[in-house]
Amino acid sequence: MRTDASTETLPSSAPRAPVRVIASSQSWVEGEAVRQLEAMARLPGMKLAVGLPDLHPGKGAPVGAAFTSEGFLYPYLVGSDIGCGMGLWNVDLLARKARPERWAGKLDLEGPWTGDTEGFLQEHGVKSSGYEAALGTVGGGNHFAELQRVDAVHDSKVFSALGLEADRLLLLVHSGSRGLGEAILRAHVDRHAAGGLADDSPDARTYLTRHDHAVEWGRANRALVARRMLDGIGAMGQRVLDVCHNSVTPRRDTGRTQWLHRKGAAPSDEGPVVIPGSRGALSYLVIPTGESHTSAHSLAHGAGRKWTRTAARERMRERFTAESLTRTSFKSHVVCENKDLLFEEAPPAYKPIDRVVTDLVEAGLVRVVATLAPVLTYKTRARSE
Ligand SMILES: Nc1nc2c(ncn2[C@@H]2O[C@H](COP(=O)(O)O)[C@@H](O)[C@H]2O)c(=O)[nH]1
Ligand SMILES: [Mn+2]
Repeated sequence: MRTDASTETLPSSAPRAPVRVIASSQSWVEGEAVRQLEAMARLPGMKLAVGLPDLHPGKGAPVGAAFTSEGFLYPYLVGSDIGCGMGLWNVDLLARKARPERWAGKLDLEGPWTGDTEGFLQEHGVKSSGYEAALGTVGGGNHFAELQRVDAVHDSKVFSALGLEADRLLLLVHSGSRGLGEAILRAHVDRHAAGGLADDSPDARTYLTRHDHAVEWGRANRALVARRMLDGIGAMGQRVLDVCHNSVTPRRDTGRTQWLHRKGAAPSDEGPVVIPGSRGALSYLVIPTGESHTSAHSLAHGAGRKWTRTAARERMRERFTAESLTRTSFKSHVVCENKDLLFEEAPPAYKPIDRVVTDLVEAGLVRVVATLAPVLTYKTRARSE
C-alpha cells in the first residue's frame, strides 16, 4: 500500500501539476494565495490546481480553489467545514412588504431547535450524527441567513423556469456541518496531520463515508436554518437550489478515478448557483455555461476575502461605529451582536463581487440570470464584550 503524503515534507523541486488561476488582470489576487495553490499542486497524485477569481489565502491551503488528484485524496484541502454551501429558497412574501427591523427581533438561529431533529433528519434521508444540538444553527463567522430582493433579472427564461418571481423575497442560507465536519477532520489530522490518504486505504474509505454523511447533514442543516428563518417571519418557502462548496468527490471521466477537491468552490456541473458578495453587496444568480475539465468543474463561491479578519477589525473600527454597520448601503438590516464579527465581516473586507462574476463570464463559465440585493442579514445574536 502507498504511504501517506504530507505537505510538510515536500521539497519545492517536487514535480508540479498544472496550475491555473481564472482571474483577469483587473482582479486582485494575493501572492500568498497563488503560492499556496502552487504548493498544493506538488502534492503526490495531484493532476490540476485551479484558483477561481475569489482565490485567497487559507490555513495552509487556499480558499476559492479546486484540485483534482489521482491515487491520493486530501482531507486537509476540504478543511473542517465539510459540506458547507449555499441554499436558496423562494419566499411567499412580496419584497415591498418586507419589515426587516421588526423581523430581526424575532429571529434566533443559534439556540438549539426545539423540534424533532431526528424526525427532521429522517425526512431528509440523513442519519443522525451526535451533533444534532447544532442542527438548524447558522454557525457564526462568515455563515449567514439573508433575505434578499430581486435587483434585476438578466435571463427571464431561466429565472421563471426556476419558479422565481421578481417581486418576491428570496432567502439565501450559507452554513455547513458545524461540529460534525470539524470532528471528522480532527480525527484525520490526529492520525495523518496534513497528509493525504491513498485512495485504496481503509482510512480513505472511513474518511469518505464520514465526509459524505457530513455533506448530507450540512444540506439538512441549511434546510432547517431556512425553516427557522421562515417560521420567524411567518412565511413559507421552497428550495430553489442547494450547492456545496467544501467537498471531495470522485469523477470517472478519464477511466481512472480522479478526486475533485473543492475548497470554497461552487460546482459548475449541478445547475444554477448563487455567488454572494457580502452583506452589503449584490449576490449573483448564475447558470454555468462552460462546464469543463480546465476549470476543475468549478466556479467562484463568493467574493473572497480582501482583508484578513485582524486588518478588517482595525480598519473598520477606526472609521465606523458598530451601530452604523448594522445598516448597509442597500438600506438592509444586519443582525450581528458581536462587534468584532461586525467589523471583520464588513463589506469592504471582501473583494468586489461584480469583478469576480465578470471574470467568470469572460472566461465563458457562467451567464448571469439575476442579481439579488440584501434586505435582512442574520449573522449572530451572541453578544460580545
Ligand atoms: N450576501 C452575503 N454574502 C456574504 C456574507 N458574508 C460572507 N459573504 C460571502 O460569502 C462567501 C462565503 O465564503 P466562505 O469561504 O466562508 O464559504 C464570502 O466569500 C463572501 O463573498 C453575508 O453576510 N452576506
Ligand atoms: Mn462556506
